[in-house]
Amino acid sequence: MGLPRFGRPKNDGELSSNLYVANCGSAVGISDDDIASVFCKFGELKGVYAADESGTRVIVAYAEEGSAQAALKALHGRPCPELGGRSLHIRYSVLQPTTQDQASDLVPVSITASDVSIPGLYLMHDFISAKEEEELLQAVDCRPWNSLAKRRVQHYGYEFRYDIRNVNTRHCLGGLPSFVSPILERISSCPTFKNVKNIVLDQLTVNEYPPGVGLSPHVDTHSAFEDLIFSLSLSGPCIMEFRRYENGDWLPKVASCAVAKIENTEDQSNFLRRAIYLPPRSLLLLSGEARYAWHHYIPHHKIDKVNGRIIRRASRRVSFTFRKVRAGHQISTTIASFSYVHHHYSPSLLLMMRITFARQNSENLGMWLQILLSFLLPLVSTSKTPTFPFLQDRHWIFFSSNCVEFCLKYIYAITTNLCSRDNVGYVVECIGYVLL
Ligand SMILES: O=C(O)CCC(=O)C(=O)O
Ligand SMILES: [Fe+2]
Repeated sequence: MGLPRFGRPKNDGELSSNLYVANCGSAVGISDDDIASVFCKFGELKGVYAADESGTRVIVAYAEEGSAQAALKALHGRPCPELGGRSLHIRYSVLQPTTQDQASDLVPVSITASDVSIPGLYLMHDFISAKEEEELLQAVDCRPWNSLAKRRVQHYGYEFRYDIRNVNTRHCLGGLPSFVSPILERISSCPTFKNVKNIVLDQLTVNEYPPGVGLSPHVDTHSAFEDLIFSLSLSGPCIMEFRRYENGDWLPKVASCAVAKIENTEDQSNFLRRAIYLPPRSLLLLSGEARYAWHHYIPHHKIDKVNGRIIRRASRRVSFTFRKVRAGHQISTTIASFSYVHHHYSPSLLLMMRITFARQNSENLGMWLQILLSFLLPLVSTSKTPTFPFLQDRHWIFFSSNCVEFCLKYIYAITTNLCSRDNVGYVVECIGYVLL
């Protein structure tokens, strides 16, 4: 792909006409043109380039050093309203001689799951017929879509909230629609997928991607959904890429891999990278390591290269992602010792929690209060038995597990923000589960 190679200046204080700008780019829905329109205010631009394959870091090249200096002074470390309020991290960058192996920019695109070789990843081609595909598309097209910045979505079962990357388990939208029943039955009787027999998938997100639109790197929230995540591709093809960061190795080390190990020229972070081609009517399953330890994303490309063949994303792609929501009482089974502590709550304080819980506009405040209470209450409470007659044991477990859930969500959010790395947040969240 021949990206220009940039690196840190050798000497501290060395100026340059090029800036390395982190926290914006195509993977987060910000185009090079959007970035250019912000940076061109400081002087003549030579170009905006991807700094690496992350899609979240760019090089902004100016004709003059003075322009780069002015832009760095004005924009570094501040939220940029024209770029979705994202805080930009900027420093000088210099062009490196292109002696490195350019092939390391390329990741081979696998056609089959066995080629991609990520434990827990499965792909079934032609999982549905063309007729079924047409019927599913018709069914969603006559239902209302919610528009996000670049794509449209529909949620069934439980709404997925993108702001907290979670579902509200207290707000069930109803069962999954009958038009997906044949798909669910086929999934549960498919011999390729292990452990599917007893699983009742209860959350469906339908994504509609216009041609060229992708999805940013993410791991589906561990605490929100159970192990198995199915994604059915309809209408158009795409490439899904996967990354596993070396510092996210709380799971066993990945088996041998014939994959590109990207060494980012800018921050020297290492990650494994793979890609798989998802044709229409195929069903992808992410489970185990593929679901928990690898980030998945869809690059924002209009054209993909698969085994030397050019594949145009000419039509929209619609995906049906089926998941099983991890309910409060189920979480409590893994954190039984913690819920035991919460049986010490006095009812009046529990009521306070419930009130703050219900106040939608100050949900943050409510969550913080719950976290605080979950640590303080066992220390001050004298009563071991809940005295509200209408509260059964299972309610207590439900509430207590929600406290843990929110507590961990905040630990996750804080560490993610502090370290500006998603996977650090996930690791801390998971350590939390294990310890509790
Ligand atoms: O569109 C897809 O196939 C994947 C969607 C996805 O990863 C998600 O909704 O979390
Ligand atoms: Fe996902």
